Amino acid sequence: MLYLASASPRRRELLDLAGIPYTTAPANADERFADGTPPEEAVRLLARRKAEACFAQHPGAVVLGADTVVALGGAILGKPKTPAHAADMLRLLSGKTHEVFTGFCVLADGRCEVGAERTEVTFYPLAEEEIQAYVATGEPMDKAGAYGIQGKGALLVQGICGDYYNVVGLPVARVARILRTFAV
Ligand SMILES: Cc1cn([C@H]2C[C@H](O)[C@@H](COP(=O)(O)OP(=O)(O)OP(=O)(O)O)O2)c(=O)[nH]c1=O
Repeated sequence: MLYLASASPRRRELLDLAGIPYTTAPANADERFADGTPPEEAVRLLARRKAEACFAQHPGAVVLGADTVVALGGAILGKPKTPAHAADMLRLLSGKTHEVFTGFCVLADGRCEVGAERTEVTFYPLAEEEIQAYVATGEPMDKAGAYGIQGKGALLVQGICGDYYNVVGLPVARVARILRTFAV
């Protein structure tokens, strides 16, 4: 049985979509990383920490951890802390192309597969009223970069290059192929 080291409803939905059975076992991992850590390295590190924290609770299981961040010009945007912080992030992303990185870690007895997937997302230029109206929906608050491409955030997006599901929180096709090699 696969243990999903995540409280993210999106990651659950994506495993459901893939038809992969799992038990949810959110991990209490330290989500801090050193300033200046490249985004790809940060998501790999955090995915691994989440998987390790879960594995410690469920030794012998196969565990999946994941972490998603938005990156723009070297800066890492995680989840906004306040609605004002969410609006600041959206102003930064307006009219530009950013990167979304999701790191994943599949951990089992004697085996560990860590990876990261990158997707480019381009936003339309956003009017201040549009930003305020979107923040008022509450949707940005639990999402890296302060938007959800799968929700009303879809209206901000001009285009993407890469795996859509990676933006939502898990590159599900890539991870499903890895999970098959763990026989879950
Ligand atoms: C950019 C983007 C992010 N997100 C979400 C995916 C992740 O759930 C969240 C980033 O936070 P994460 O820290 O990666 O994950 P989480 O806190 O939701 O869950 P857990 O740590 O327990 O695994 O942002 C979207 O849902 N849509 C988007 O378009």
